[in-house]
Amino acid sequence: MKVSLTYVSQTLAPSAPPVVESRPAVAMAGRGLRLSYDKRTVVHGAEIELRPGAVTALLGPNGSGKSTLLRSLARLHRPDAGTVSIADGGAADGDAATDALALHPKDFARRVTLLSQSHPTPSGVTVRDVVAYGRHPYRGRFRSADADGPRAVAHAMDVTGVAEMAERGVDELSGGELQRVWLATCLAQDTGVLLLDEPTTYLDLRYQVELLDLVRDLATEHGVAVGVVLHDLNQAAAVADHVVVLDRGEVRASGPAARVLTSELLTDVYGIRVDVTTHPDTGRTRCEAVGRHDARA
Ligand SMILES: Nc1ncnc2c1ncn2[C@@H]1O[C@H](COP(=O)(O)OP(=O)(O)OP(=O)(O)O)[C@@H](O)[C@H]1O
Repeated sequence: MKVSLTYVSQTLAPSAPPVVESRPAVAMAGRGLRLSYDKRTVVHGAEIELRPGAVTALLGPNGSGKSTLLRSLARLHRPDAGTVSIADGGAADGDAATDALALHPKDFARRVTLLSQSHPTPSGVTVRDVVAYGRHPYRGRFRSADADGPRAVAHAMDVTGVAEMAERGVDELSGGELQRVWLATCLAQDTGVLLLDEPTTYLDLRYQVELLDLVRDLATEHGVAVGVVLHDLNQAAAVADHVVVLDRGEVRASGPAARVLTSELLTDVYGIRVDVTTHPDTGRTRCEAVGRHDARA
């Protein structure tokens, strides 16, 4: 289920051959997840499935538990109850798969990567050094050879547009440049599950669109299972196959984006009128919040 970065680079070439593999129905599943900070439970029995070749967007108001749920899939937040499982090879269901918490850290890191919302910025290291860090799960003890490493790092830097800043120190980059470097680090890790927490934050318009295009390519052409927290409902409508809508720690709705993103649900969950329309030319779903100064209000 790994995606080769050789293929990632080929997503840019129109003649890229299709990658044909047998895929499990569910790459990663969270079942009955109860998540707390100290004694305060913030996610109550959440169910989530990430499917190979599909983008699943986690939506919901501030504080509804999106990041906590995503981090639990990445093993960065231990559940009080419930399970996180990863499909093995041809397993047909998350229930038939491995308990993610039982995997050796390096094994887990070869399968799952997370682009988190914020990172401490290391000083005195170059962009290339940081991206190369994504290869750590493939290095043996004593830093034994990772034959695919240099090529994977170069491709990850190419597709995220950071190759030209490879020798610059990361501590001198802008927020958006740094965000792309961290994304490149995740891609260099070459995993079948890609988790992204608000990845378009800090990015300018072009890179927001390019990031979402890249995410779409990784899913569609290489079978990566993507779980992404987004605030922009239109970005979610554009990129996601499935959405999971959280409201005060509960999964309010989950399913195909076109079915779940309704005016009724979004208005209720966000506490502001949200109009949902379909663009007559593109067929795209548009979600627009209606403020007090809007003529429609
Ligand atoms: N480190 C923490 N310690 C204690 N409580 C926390 C911590 N991180 C998050 N919380 C609380 O957990 C709840 C869920 O937070 P979480 O960050 O998962 O929500 P979110 O939906 O991702 O929010 P946002 O859209 O604002 O990023 C919130 O009530 C938040 O205050």
